[in-house]
Amino acid sequence: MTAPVLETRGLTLAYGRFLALRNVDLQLLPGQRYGVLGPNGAGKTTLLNLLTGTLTATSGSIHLDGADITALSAERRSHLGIGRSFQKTSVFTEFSVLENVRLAVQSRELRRSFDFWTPRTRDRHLDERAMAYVERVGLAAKAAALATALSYGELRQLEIALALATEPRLLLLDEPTAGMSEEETHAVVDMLRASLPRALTLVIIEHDLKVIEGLTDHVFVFEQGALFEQGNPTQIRDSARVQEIYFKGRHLD
Ligand SMILES: Nc1ncnc2c1ncn2[C@@H]1O[C@H](COP(=O)(O)OP(=O)(O)OP(=O)(O)O)[C@@H](O)[C@H]1O
Repeated sequence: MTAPVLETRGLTLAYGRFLALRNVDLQLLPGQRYGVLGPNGAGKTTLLNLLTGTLTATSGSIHLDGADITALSAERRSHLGIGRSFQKTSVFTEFSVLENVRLAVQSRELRRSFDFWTPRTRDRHLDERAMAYVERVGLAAKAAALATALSYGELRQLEIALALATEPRLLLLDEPTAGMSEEETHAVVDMLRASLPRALTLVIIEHDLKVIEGLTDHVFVFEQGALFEQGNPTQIRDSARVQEIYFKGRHLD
């Protein structure tokens, strides 16, 4: 049996007496794509923040390759390969698309070795690596454009490039298609399918089941902080429990 890359045991986050996440046991296998579905307030973002270390669990534990990382800082977890989609705030608006991605590549390089001396040849190497990520997310034509000149959808593409440039083993995406039209959503799903390395383990929070169906192998459904149901996207779409109890009869679209 394949060992999970990440596992949570009894993961719980309390705000006073309110449990935003309650007793969650998850196993994420290497190279698998996971969707996290649930209505507003179900605990999806809380889960993501606990995995990245933005929040600290009240009880329970998180294990990466079997090692307990529950007490590690967000920075340490990032060094260990847990990446998340960067929010717009981490895009340097006065820099070009390529320069932004180059900084992300560079930060990864600096973490690998503490050799701060960067000879010119290494500089070119960084540019090539950065350009490869820019191309991978379909932004090659905009490489020289300032980040401020990007459309909403292009900015999300840039955020994915920044996340990939840090070479995570586990990538957590929080609603990468939020606020997009159906056409833009479709384009982002295609882009993600084409750009995510096969070995990467993905966790994607999404309200849109079509996005989940297009990208994931397995879905975790949350309700009121608890893991309510899990299965492949078809099982989740067809689940009477999910349809009738969880979505209160509202049809999943
Ligand atoms: N700082 C806080 N103090 C108290 N309650 C909080 C705090 N942050 C979040 N919550 C509550 O925890 C619950 C889970 O929130 P969370 O953001 O994880 O939900 P979500 O599933 O991501 O929802 P959405 O789809 O709206 O983003 C919600 O009821 C929320 O109001």
